[in-house]
Amino acid sequence: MRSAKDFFAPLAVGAPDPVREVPARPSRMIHFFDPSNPKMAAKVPDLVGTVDVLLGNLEDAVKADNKEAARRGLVDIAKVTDVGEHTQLWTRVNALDSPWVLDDLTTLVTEIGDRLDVVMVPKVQGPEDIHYVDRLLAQLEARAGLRRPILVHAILETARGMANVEEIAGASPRMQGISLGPADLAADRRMKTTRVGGGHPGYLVRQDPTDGDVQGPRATYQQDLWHYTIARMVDACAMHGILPYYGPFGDIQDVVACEDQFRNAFLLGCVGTWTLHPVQIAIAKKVFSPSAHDVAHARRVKEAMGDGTGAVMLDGKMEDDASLKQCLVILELADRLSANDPELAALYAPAEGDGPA
Ligand SMILES: CC(=O)SCCNC(=O)CCNC(=O)[C@H](O)C(C)(C)COP(=O)(O)OP(=O)(O)OC[C@H]1O[C@@H](n2cnc3c(N)ncnc32)[C@H](O)[C@@H]1OP(=O)(O)O
Ligand SMILES: CC(=O)C(=O)O
Ligand SMILES: [Mg+2]
Repeated sequence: MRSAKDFFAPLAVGAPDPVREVPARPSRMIHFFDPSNPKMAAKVPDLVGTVDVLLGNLEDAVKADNKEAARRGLVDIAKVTDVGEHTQLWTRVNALDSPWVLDDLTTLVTEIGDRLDVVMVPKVQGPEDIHYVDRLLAQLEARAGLRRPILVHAILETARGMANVEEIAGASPRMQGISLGPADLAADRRMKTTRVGGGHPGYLVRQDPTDGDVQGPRATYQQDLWHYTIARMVDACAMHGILPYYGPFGDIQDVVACEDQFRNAFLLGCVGTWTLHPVQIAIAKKVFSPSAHDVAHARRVKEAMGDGTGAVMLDGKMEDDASLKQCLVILELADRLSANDPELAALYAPAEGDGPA
């Protein structure tokens, strides 16, 4: 572990200073595209401004024969596309043990490093993986003359990564966030699922029998396969001041279950999710933007709490310092989203007769 005194020192001569805080930019949807797929690549200009993050994916879901085309395609897209102020450009590079990752990082940082906000690293096993990427990025940033550090995002998709999640989250000031990788994680854990994220009808609890009648009808309740993993990831991220995300939901047609999965993650503390198909973008936007009702309620609690201490009754419920803090989380998010989005600003605007914001 580096000394606390050295933690914010650049890891290569000439590399930019590390950031002290993750930039507060919306990242409700990290929209994946394959830069080697001409149809998807052609849609990138239209996606600018409609998604918070555009991610050029180089890893899984890109055919082995297309790895170099994807890397080159991303360089070309980044050079000609103005992503504007409200959309970030990220990439997911290949795994650290793959034959492609060294060229991915070298090419992307030296050719388009000034346009890349975040590098997502798959299959992170422990802090040593982040340390490796951290130093390499610093060397490449120095070579490219970059003035702003590229941040790092880890995917939690191995049992060892899961066991080390707190150390991964705190491994470098470059750490921007962590996403759940439910498909690889399920395989690595030897779970008996065959899906990309979401629940499973077999993972359930059953109502007790009535009068000992084990053959009689009994209700079943499907349980959330990902609760422990997401909750632990959220705690690790909150502890280190970085951002947690749900990952992919592979059943593109099941927009209802997709929305449920996204909302579970939002309620547990995630700030965003991946979108794999255009149909998932609006779902992510809806779920990861607080509702007008919650914003209005949060504002009423803030108003009722005055100086923020003590306890008050509002609509028959006790509110105090701790419920106020939750409301402030909602209001801060609403403010940040409103700054970029006039529609949300109008939705969240206090109604006539409401107290001050
Ligand atoms: C476990 C993991 O690692 S998850 C992360 C890796 N996986 C990915 O990144 C997957 C990204 N998404 C995809 O590859 C595709 O969306 C698929 C394969 C799931 C579905 O693709 P398709 O069968 O082409 O879907 P569909 O026919 O509904 O697409 C409609 C249009 O949207 C386009 N489109 C589909 N996905 C995307 C996308 N992610 N971004 C932009 N455009 C897209 C299609 O090219 C198609 O364009 P067209 O109208 O010009 O023909
Ligand atoms: C997100 C991802 O890569 C996975 O689920 O495996
Ligand atoms: Mg994976």
